[in-house]
Amino acid sequence: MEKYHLDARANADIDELVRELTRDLSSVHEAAFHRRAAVLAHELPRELRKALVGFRLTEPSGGFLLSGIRIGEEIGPTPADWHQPAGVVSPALREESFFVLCAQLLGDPFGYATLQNGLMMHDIVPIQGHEKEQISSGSEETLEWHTEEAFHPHRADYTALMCLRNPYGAPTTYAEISDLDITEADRATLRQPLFATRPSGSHSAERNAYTTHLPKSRHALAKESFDRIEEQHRNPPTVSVLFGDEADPYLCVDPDCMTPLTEEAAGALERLCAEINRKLQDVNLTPGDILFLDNNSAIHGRRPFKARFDGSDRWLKRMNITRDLRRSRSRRLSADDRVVR
Ligand SMILES: NC(=[NH2+])NCCC[C@H](N)C(=O)O
Ligand SMILES: O=C(O)CCC(=O)C(=O)O
Ligand SMILES: [Fe+2]
Repeated sequence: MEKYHLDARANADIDELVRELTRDLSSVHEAAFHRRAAVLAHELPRELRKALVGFRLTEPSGGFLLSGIRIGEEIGPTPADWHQPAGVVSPALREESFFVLCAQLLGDPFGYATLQNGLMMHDIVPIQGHEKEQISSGSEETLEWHTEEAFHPHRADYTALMCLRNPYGAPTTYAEISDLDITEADRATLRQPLFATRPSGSHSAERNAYTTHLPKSRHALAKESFDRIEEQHRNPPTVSVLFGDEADPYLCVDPDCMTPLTEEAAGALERLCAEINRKLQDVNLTPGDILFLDNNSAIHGRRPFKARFDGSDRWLKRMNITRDLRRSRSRRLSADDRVVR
């Protein structure tokens, strides 16, 4: 994993860009915010640009850990859920802006209509009642490792996690394809589209019952998107676990949501899972860290923890980033729209 630490000088320089970005824009869920961020990102400190552009273009590993971002007091208590009331400026707008600027060096952030209500900036917080669930808001169970949205044809190139708070040090888990020993025979099997892959439980209508941020015109669209998710549960898309270069392949795997279609495929997936479990590392995110995960070469999950539900809990922000927004144009309302249906 690549590592880069931001010193006080870099923090001050980026803060200046954040002030410019947020002068008259106050929501990271607006397309205009991201258009301006795309312009300002060219003015980020050159060493940081070099490091992130190098990560994007040379693909040295599956993760890039950026540390040292100053987290302000004004972020307030950890929210009880991810629902962000409309018209209220996020108390973490400064940190979110920092995050958006850095993310821009890898690609364009986007949201899914069926996940956290189409928001582009997700809150990952433990939610009371979800303790045992296999979704970002769970806590007491291990969140099994996965490729982010493995079922989705427009899944992210990068999933990024920014840590605002992690008081009991609940680690994110991580492994990358280049560390895995896989036999030739299994490689060949894993390259075939033999893995039926369902949407994860987070893409459900009941998990997205808030509509605050959705304009009226979106409500019907949301229905259409949830119908598609239902259809994908009945008829899951088949994916290949390995793809791309033969010798240096990419990886897409989510055993929790995958059903192998043949016995051979089941065996290969089982051995791959055992190998990932052997190589699984803990990454203990601390406040001011951003972990950029290459969603084509690394998998991630989370260890269990005991949530307190008193405003002091673990709190991450998450963004999905694509290197090519145009690929999903048929499933977005306009060229400038960032919500994939
Ligand atoms: N095995 C899984 N894919 N679990 C679900 C992963 C979490 C999901 N991305 C969420 O936001 O809640
Ligand atoms: O909480 C974490 O560290 C990772 C969460 C995650 O992987 C997810 O919500 O998809
Ligand atoms: Fe995830």
